Amino acid sequence: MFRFASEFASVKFRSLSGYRLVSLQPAAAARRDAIALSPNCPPVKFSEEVMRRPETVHHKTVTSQQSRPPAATECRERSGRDNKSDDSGYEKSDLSPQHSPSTSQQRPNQDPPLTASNGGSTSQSVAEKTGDGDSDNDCPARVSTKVSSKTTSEGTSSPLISITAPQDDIEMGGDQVGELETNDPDNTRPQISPHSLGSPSSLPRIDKSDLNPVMTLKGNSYSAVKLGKGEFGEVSLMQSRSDGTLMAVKRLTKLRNPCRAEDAFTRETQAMDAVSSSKAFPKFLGTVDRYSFAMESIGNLDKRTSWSAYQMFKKRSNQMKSLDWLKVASDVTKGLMDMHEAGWTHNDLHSDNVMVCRDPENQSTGWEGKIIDLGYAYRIDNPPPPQQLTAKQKKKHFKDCAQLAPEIIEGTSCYNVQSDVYSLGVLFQDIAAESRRLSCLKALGKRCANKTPHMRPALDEVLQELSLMHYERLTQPRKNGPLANLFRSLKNRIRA
Ligand SMILES: Nc1ncnc2c1ncn2[C@@H]1O[C@H](COP(=O)(O)OP(=O)(O)OP(=O)(O)O)[C@@H](O)[C@H]1O
Repeated sequence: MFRFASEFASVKFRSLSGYRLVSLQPAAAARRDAIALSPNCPPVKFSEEVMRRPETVHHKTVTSQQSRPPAATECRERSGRDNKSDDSGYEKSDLSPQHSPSTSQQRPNQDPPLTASNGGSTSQSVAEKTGDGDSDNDCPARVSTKVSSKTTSEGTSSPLISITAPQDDIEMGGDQVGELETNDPDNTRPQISPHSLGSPSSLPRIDKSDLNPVMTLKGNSYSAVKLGKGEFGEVSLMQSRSDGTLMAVKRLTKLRNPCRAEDAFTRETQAMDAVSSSKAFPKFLGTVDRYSFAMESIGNLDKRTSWSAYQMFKKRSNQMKSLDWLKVASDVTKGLMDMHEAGWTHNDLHSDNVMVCRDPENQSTGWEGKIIDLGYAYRIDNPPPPQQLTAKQKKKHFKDCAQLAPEIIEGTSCYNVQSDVYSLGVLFQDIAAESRRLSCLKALGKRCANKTPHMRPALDEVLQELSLMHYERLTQPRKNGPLANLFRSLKNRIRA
């Protein structure tokens, strides 16, 4: 959701069927693992071993997690969302259509009035109050962190995160307002997002003091286990002290404009909560602090069984068969249907925002697909206004952000259900590019990614077709299996 061109030292493009992925190398500083030595960490040396306190270690081995191939995410920055040199700095507003410098400052608030249920305060009104909200004074003072220890009820001493000094990587809750480096080749500025949903106070809350980072020992030092990192958010593995539950805690980082960050944070958490009952999303567990929330951790860390679809493409391991991919395509389609039914659009669906995993309890079962990163989600009834891009920006979007529907890039439509279907179609084509046996999925993907929105199929129709493909794949004999090849060669010999 958050993208900063400046975060990356190099950018290279990779094309996956219609979707061009950009592989970005995070700057060294950004990649640096947190060294999070708790005063109470045991002096155990297990390289790459996930360590927490000995009494609560649940997961032992974790292969080094690939840093998220920033890959799939780039279009936002290239879409003129890379306008980080402006003062807004709120990356999530990037997903809001952008305006040229001239228009962005004059744009009237086009939003429908917000309801009481969503808090009724908009980031625009905040910005108006605060003069675009760029100053640190616009929002409550920064928090900062330090690690102290406390004795638990079991009499053991546990690291305790208290908020007192600038936060380090293992701790949540600090904002890093002002860290934005800017890179604004197009000299456009994100508009102020007027779509805040208000305070997420109605959401479940997780007591921060109940969370401990899960640690791993690398070399001589401990560092927090990172599940992944996006451009503006990072996801760490945490464990509840009270019941041992493992959870993925996503913290927004590199925030320049705290008010906008809160707007985005609120939307993401509200959307996560709205789809929490859907199996196709990680379960939302609760907000932790202003910029962190906890969700179900996807996959089995011991056996490293979750990757983004993009990472799986890159592995080229043939680990997933065409039937598995069809299952993932169905899961994502169902998830998108659930999300639309809950009143939200995703707006950022691509292969790096789809996780593929096996059921941790039963490795013999097939693969599942889960949709992540709701940082660009908007209420269907309250989308941001269409983005007005310059000709140059449009060209870039068409080239690099193939998952974005053309009407979104052209600025002729707001994000909507059909633009999500378009992104789904591009995802299907990316998946089909991975397997020769998925030409039917490719054809379906092309229909979903029809340039004309009303020609795109409805999601229930897509789901039916996927079920049919699945069924046919199960019932038809393989055309290229060893037996089929033998049979074919025998036939050829007989003919000769
Ligand atoms: N629930 C989860 N369980 C395990 N890993 C996760 C989970 N959520 C996210 N991740 C990992 O963290 C990475 C970053 O998450 P996410 O895409 O939400 O961050 P982001 O900052 O919004 O990224 P982006 O650059 O796309 O904006 C993901 O690619 C994935 O590898």
